Amino acid sequence: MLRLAINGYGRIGRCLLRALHESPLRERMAVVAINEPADLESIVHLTRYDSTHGRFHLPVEEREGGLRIDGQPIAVSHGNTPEAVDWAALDVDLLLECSGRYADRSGIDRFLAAGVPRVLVSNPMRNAEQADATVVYGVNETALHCDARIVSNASCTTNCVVPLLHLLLDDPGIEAAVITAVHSAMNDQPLQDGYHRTDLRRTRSALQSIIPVSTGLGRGVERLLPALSGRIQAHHLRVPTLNVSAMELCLQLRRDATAEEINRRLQNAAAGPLAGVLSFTERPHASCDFNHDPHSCIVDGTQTRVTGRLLRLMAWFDNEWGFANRMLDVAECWSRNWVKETA
Ligand SMILES: NC(=O)c1ccc[n+]([C@@H]2O[C@H](COP(=O)([O-])OP(=O)(O)OC[C@H]3O[C@@H](n4cnc5c(N)ncnc54)[C@H](O)[C@@H]3O)[C@@H](O)[C@H]2O)c1
Repeated sequence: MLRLAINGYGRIGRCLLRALHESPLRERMAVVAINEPADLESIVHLTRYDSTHGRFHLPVEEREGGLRIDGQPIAVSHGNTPEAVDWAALDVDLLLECSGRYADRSGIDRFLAAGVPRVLVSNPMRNAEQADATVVYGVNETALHCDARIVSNASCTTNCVVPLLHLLLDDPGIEAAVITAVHSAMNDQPLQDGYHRTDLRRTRSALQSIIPVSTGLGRGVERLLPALSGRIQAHHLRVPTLNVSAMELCLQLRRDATAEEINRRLQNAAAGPLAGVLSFTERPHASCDFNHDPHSCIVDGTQTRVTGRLLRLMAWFDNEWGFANRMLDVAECWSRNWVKETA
């Protein structure tokens, strides 16, 4: 049984724990430790009840300063730094870093020095060199080598668009792309107007406005698909919904295509090599229909438009649940390589 720990038990950290309990992967891995600065009473409460994903389907208890879920103990600590936790004593195989506090190798190295053997980070690193690999599951999980110590799971938006771009890259070919994320509100925005360290737009109430924020999505895509370097523009709009986001991709193709041809190709990939990562629908959905959907990307075939070489695609994704499930897939895939390459 693979022993996992979570650092930063917020939206993604809590989704990870739930997603594992709802997945067959629970037979192969277990969360044995959580480090979260918040108090234990709040940790227990927010594990039991979730405005977005509902009640936890298993009994959640507070026991001996930690959590007990369906009888399984999880040690809980409240450190603010990697050194504040005795990671070595917890004997974990992999730390899932979900605090969003670390984008540099020097920061993650502190966990390694404190006794964690490997770290999977829930955000893109500052640049490619800051991790041993940046992985979008379904596209480049072959990069998960047993000697890797720091792996980034990229971002939820990267996980949504990279499988699509990858499928169209060679044929019909992509000359240039403009990608817009329409993203649900996040915990880095205030409920009412309030101060933000770096971004004046993020001082505004998340409830009231569509808020353009900066995004590293263009760089994130180029990191995974270097053939698109210098040919991507990305934009990110935060909207007042709790969860589930949409991506709009406008692609200048290298040859003429039709909407039917593009949809057929994406539908075949969703039913075949990318099953579980990519999905395809032609029903008249709204975003809330995809709450708790584990796919990284659900193509809305009704929104595909082609004019000559100009293609417009739209895809939905549960930015929390899809991403948490991909972190588990990456953890599982990476762990198989430890076994294989060290055997
Ligand atoms: N929410 C999403 O949809 C989403 C999707 C993909 C990736 N991410 C990324 O995952 C990261 C976390 O996002 P989130 O939405 O879960 O944020 P969040 O604010 O809900 O959770 C972060 C948690 O980390 C804790 N924390 C703060 N400082 C800490 C420290 N020093 N040590 C340990 N824990 C600490 C906070 O108390 C909080 O509970 C971010 O980098 C975000 O970009 C988020």
